[in-house]
Amino acid sequence: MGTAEATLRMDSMEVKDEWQDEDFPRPLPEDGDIDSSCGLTDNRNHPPTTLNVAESVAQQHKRRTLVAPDMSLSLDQSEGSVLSDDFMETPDDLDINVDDIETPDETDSLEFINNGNELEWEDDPPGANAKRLPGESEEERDSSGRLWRTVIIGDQEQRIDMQVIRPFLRVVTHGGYYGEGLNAIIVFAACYLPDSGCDDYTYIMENLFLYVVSSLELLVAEDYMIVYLNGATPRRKMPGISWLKRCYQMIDRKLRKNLKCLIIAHPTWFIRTVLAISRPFISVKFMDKIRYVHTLGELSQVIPMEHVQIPECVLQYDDEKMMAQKERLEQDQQQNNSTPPKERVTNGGKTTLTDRLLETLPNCCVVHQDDFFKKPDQIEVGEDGFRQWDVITAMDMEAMVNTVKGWQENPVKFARSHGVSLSPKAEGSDSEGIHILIIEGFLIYNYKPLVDVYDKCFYISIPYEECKKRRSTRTYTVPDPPGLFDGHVWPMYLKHRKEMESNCNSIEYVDGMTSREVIYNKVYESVQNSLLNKL
Ligand SMILES: Nc1ncnc2c1ncn2[C@@H]1O[C@H](COP(=O)(O)OP(=O)(O)OP(=O)(O)O)[C@@H](O)[C@H]1O
Ligand SMILES: NC(=O)c1ccc[n+]([C@@H]2O[C@H](CO)[C@@H](O)[C@H]2O)c1
Repeated sequence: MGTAEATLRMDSMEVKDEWQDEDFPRPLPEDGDIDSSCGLTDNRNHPPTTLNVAESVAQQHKRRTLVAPDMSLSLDQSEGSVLSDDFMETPDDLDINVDDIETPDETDSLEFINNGNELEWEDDPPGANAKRLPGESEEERDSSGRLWRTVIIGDQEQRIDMQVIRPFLRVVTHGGYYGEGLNAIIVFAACYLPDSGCDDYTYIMENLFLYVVSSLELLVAEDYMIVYLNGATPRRKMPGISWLKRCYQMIDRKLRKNLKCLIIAHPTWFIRTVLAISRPFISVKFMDKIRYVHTLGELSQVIPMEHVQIPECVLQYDDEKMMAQKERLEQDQQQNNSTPPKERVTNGGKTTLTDRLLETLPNCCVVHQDDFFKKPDQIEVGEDGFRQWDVITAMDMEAMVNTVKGWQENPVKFARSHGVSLSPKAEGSDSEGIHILIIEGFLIYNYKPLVDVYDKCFYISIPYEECKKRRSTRTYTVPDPPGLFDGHVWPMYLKHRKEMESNCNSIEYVDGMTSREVIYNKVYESVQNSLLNKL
């Protein structure tokens, strides 16, 4: 499988181990009197659902004060709704100009130069008239009755227009704790964000931005994770990438270090693509913290869900997703049971997998090795009396390589001439966008000029019995003469497999006996992993 431009990684690593490696968390002092809807209590039994920073300030006993360097808070006008593809079939609408994205700086790499931001300890007793801590706040009404919250972020005082962001406060909630200490789970529900078409969008986002950053400072005592709920969020509500980036940059260094994991629930192709493209300005360390979970069920295997408030629309989205998956599985099973024998094919399911990937991967073309079989009269007859179909010389491999080269030289042209519809981005320019070529065949790892082309190799295998069974129901353009399978096909398979193993060292083996769904998920995720890694 070749990729002209890269993307997407999805780590399926077990994250628990990583958390457990961290320093043992210390308990945070109890908070007192807190508004029932408050987001700041540290009461583990009743984690808050929304945030009210004003009343908890005096209750803090001993807290770390983290002084971050000065930072500019202005948000540019370029906020857009770029991260969701809920309304797209593929990430066709990807319209991020990588050239516009800033290159890494020291803040991106998580390493502030020693800028006075050392760790300090606040030893004041409760209620002491201490200066406000980062993120802590005061609220007041101005003469027109408008409610303002003043927070300190880094060492800058910021005012948040609470009135304007009131409807969106559920964007950030406290989702309880994981592990054994006060490792907070911060839930970011994108579905609660304002619609980018609304009046004052930039102003709202600017204030929301301050609110999110200050909330984080208050909610987090030790290590923490962010669960980003992406499901059920229309694209127009998604925050611009620069907004997210600024949020991340604004939180101080220690907080960024303490972020152990960013779980993105219900990620879409688009969101992964955006992350991939953002890679140049996102540190490797940060990328390593990202985990994707596709369902709430998966999420519940990673974190305790007891106090995680999932918005109704996200629950519904998850239900629908599960239903759709179930239907697909059932359809798959039905097909398996009812496909007339003549439609059945021999091998491990390459075509089945390829067809599915073609539907879901963006700007994806395919080259089938079988299309390069020579005419029957050009196929040599072996000493065994069989036409030697299962050898590399049975195909015009030069023509196949040229076809692949054609794609490499101009994937857009190739796609057009093969009737593949491209994303607008890919259409607009010959060099932009992601292009993927799937090369599918039974001897694609036995021809050196092709082997050099691949970025990613998969090998689906099934055992002899199953292969023979499937093959017996298959009718090729030239039907198998009796005995061909045992006399030629299988021995050649064994020979080529050995050869292939010494040719390629990075093949991912896929068990063709597992369900289509499992095979597809495995390959799809692996492709995304690699694409992300490449950026
Ligand atoms: N995971 C699977 N489990 C069971 N049956 C499968 C699976 N994947 C595919 N099949 C079935 O096996 C048969 C062969 O699948 P497919 O055509 O995808 O194989 P192939 O590798 O492309 O074969 P060939 O190389 O001979 O063209 C089909 O009937 C398909 O429905
Ligand atoms: N596609 C063809 O023309 C053809 C003809 C005869 C045999 N085959 C078989 O296809 C398999 C690969 O898909 C090989 O095992 C060939 O034997 C294909």
